[in-house]
Amino acid sequence: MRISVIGCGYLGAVHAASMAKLGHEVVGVDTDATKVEALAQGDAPFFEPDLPELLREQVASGRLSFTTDIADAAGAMVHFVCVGTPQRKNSYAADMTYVDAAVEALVPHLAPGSLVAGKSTVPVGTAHRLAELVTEAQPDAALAWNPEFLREGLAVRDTLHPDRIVYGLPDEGGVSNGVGGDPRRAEALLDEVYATPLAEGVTKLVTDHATAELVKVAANSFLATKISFINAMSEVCEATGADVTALADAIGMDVRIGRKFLNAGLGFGGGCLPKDIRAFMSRAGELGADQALSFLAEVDSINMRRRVRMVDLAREECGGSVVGHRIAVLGAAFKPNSDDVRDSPALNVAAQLQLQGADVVITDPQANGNAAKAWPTLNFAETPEEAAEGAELVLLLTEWQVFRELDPATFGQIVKTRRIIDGRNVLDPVTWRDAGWTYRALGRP
Ligand SMILES: NC(=O)c1ccc[n+]([C@@H]2O[C@H](COP(=O)([O-])OP(=O)(O)OC[C@H]3O[C@@H](n4cnc5c(N)ncnc54)[C@H](O)[C@@H]3O)[C@@H](O)[C@H]2O)c1
Ligand SMILES: O=c1ccn([C@@H]2O[C@H](COP(=O)(O)OP(=O)(O)O[C@H]3O[C@H](CO)[C@@H](O)[C@H](O)[C@H]3O)[C@@H](O)[C@H]2O)c(=O)[nH]1
Repeated sequence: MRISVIGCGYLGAVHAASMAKLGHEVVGVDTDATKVEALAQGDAPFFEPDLPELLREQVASGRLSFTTDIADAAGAMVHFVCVGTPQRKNSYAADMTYVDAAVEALVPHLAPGSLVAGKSTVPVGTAHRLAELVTEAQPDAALAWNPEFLREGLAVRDTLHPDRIVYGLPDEGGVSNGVGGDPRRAEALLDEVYATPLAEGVTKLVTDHATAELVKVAANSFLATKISFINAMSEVCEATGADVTALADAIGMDVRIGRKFLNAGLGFGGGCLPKDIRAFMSRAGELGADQALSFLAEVDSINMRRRVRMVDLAREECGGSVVGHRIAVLGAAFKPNSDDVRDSPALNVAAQLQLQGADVVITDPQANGNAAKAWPTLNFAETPEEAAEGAELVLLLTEWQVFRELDPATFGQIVKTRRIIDGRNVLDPVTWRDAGWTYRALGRP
């Protein structure tokens, strides 16, 4: 099937390459000419494991191409909308200008019988609104919402082997008076797109537009809540001398709770969880249901407090002030196996310490470039050893494997003072203390 993918960032580039892998003929459309140029040559414009190989393979196969011209999407039967929905400036709400612009640019090119399938994370009600635009321009086209659940760092695997596929279809007979198109045709087109994962046994959940939009933000809200729950426990552990990692292991053994997403530490960041819970609160407010989500404000505050706590701990370890102290920061990306620094807790802490007068050197295996663009005045090093040279304090803020594997004895010879704060609770305190380090962590004695 001919498919278009509009917006080729962290989500869209992976989706386009994966759809080509499934055998479809895919054109990726993006307004960023530099990104399109790289993608068209089979080069990934950002770091994502397995993406470079997949891109090269699919571009070479001739099934995958990229363009800045939306008119090139005209021949496609399914158009996936994957543009950004960042937090608006001065507001919690999602900035919908990219989605609106993409759909407005697309609708004049819609073929009869084609489908617009939204994948971006949007405020509930967006699909209904966009369906009107689609039906007005092409009465025989349809619009569905098909939210995406991939994780950065595992994006290719998650796209080809998802936990579930959700279809948000127009109401039978259209949302109202035929708006939104024929749900049976929309479902048949999506079934054709996802024939391979469906045949492999991936569960398909068919629902309406609004439920599909809500499934996405509800899932992210739940994940954010789970992380903030364990970080709240971490605060209590710090007040009592208890160990939050042992607590997480113990409660996680209850299958009703589960151990996943109970890693206490510096909290969540990235281009999704923080802005999605805020946009959800904002939308609920518009709908008069703000009270229902008031707990998400607490989830957000607990999360942001972790960053403050890390800065406070660093100051404490430096004797009350960080002014002039050499601090090595390990990690800039919001999570390992990604170069994404959007709302990165690690970068945020590094920047705060620098603003307070510390001499910060930060290092990340993949995110130094993006971090330097976001925070140009920070000093960057290529390796942890280089960052740690002469350091009086080391902060481990993103749990890359290369940092987890540091040998405390050898690493200890580089620093000025053997003092480390483990912001992700991934190091073995005994091994590090045995090697002469002062080891501290969030939520551990
Ligand atoms: N990143 C993830 O892991 C992930 C996972 C699931 C869902 N999502 C959601 O997917 C959406 C995209 O997220 P992302 O992380 O890929 O963002 P991103 O910023 O990496 O990518 C967005 C892309 O859209 C392009 N774009 C903007 N306006 C355009 C237009 N009018 N026409 C064509 N291209 C346009 C931009 O140039 C950019 O390349 C968001 O709604 C996000 O919440 C992201
Ligand atoms: O136990 C945990 C798990 C995660 N995190 C942090 O939470 C953030 C988000 O992690 P993760 O969810 O793995 O990364 P994302 O790639 O942002 O993926 C989330 O956001 C995507 C975009 O909406 C969704 O598609 C995914 O399902 C959802 O997991 C990162 O800063 C992690 O360090 C923790 O602090 N503790």
